[in-house]
Amino acid sequence: MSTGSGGDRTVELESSLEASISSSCSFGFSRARIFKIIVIGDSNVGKTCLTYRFCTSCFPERTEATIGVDFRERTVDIDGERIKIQLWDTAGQERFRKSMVQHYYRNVHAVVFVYDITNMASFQGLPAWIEECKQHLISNDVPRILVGNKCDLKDSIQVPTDMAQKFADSYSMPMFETSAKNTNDHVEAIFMTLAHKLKSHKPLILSQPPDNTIELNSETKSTFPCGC
Ligand SMILES: Nc1nc2c(ncn2[C@@H]2O[C@H](COP(=O)(O)OP(=O)(O)OP(=O)(O)O)[C@@H](O)[C@H]2O)c(=O)[nH]1
Ligand SMILES: [Mg+2]
Repeated sequence: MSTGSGGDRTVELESSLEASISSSCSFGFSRARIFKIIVIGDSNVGKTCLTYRFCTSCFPERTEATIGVDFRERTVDIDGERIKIQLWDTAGQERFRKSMVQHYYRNVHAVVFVYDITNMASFQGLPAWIEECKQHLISNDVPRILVGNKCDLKDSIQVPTDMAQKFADSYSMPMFETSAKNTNDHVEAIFMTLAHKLKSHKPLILSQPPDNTIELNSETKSTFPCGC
């Protein structure tokens, strides 16, 4: 679901989600915790592919630059509890971020900063993304992780692991290198680790009945043919 020109649609969707949540609470449906995780970084680093990989287990054959914010979600079971992981895949290109409003940064539970290990500029751009989060008043308590993507391109590495690790340490963030393209590069484990961390730290924030899911994944699937 691209929300550049259709930014209002996300606002509407989120409002209707919140409305359905509050009405469902009063009818006593069972609840699922929702974790909103925002994914940020330069254009072309693979934010869309990473979120797509986690939510569909596939690598998209082709992607287009994200406009505004795309939204994907997956429900997982952690220690017997249903947890809905919402990934907010943001545009890296400045001209496509104009439609991103303060609203997108509301109630963020975690931030994933992504760079491309084959592109030094995307690594050097990270402080600006960290600063942007600060400007949108994302609290320092919100867990953050650093993800270096495109590990499969071993011959083109520009960002050494120890350099990235030092940077992550200086911001007290865990750092992972991975590949959205390779099935065995632990994309799943990265997001699940974050979800486990959130589950053990966050109180119940949002809830909705099990059969009241807004199925955006199916829309995502039709947008990008799966390369698996
Ligand atoms: N080799 C390789 N290519 C990747 C990987 N992840 C993404 N790509 C490619 O990198 C390009 C950009 O991927 P996207 O996921 O669209 O990048 P993005 O960060 O969402 O870009 P914006 O939406 O413009 O911010 C595409 O051609 C992908 O196929 C990866 O892990 N390995
Ligand atoms: Mg994208």
